Amino acid sequence: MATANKNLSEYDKNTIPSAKDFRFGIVVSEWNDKITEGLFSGAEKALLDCEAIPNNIVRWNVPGSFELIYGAKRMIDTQKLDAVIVIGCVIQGETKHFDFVCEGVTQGIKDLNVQTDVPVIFCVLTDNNEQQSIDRSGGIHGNKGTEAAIAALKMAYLRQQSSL
Ligand SMILES: Nc1c(NC[C@H](O)[C@H](O)[C@H](O)CO)[nH]c(=O)[nH]c1=O
Ligand SMILES: CC(=O)[C@@H](O)COP(=O)(O)O
Repeated sequence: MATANKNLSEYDKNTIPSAKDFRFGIVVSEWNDKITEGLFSGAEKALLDCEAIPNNIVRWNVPGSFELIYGAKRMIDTQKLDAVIVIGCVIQGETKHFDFVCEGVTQGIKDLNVQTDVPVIFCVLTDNNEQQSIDRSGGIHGNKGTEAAIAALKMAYLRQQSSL
């Protein structure tokens, strides 16, 4: 199902555990910050709506999406967290750099999910143009940050239940 056929902001609290017992990390890229701030707002609001305690949401900024990898790894190594969300917005420019950044971030975040015990949620827009990013960070298609927050909560719960 393409994003165009679903609203990224929709969730049913009856199917989601409470976030009150979990600590979340959010690493935010400063590239395209109008977009990434919108994604962060969606993620933070959703976590608080699901009973997360404000002091249990740790936010760090990094320069660009490629640095999300190091930022998430460092956060996992130094903070006691139940899940991490990485937030970025990569928009196609004139060159192939888009391809390398997107692939590098995707592989790096995948590696963290394999190599660490903390789930890392991929909230990185990889869009053809800015309008697509606007549409997915609180626009007509909803907010991918909201979607990422719900995914982080569900994965934190799975991690907790699988540890018992
Ligand atoms: N063009 C975009 C970038 N590029 C910067 C890289 O992410 C990285 O910070 C740089 O290569 C130094 O290592 N980053 C984005 O997040 N979004 C873009 O559209
Ligand atoms: C994703 C990028 O790095 C890209 O936006 C940079 O733009 P350009 O390819 O025109 O240098």
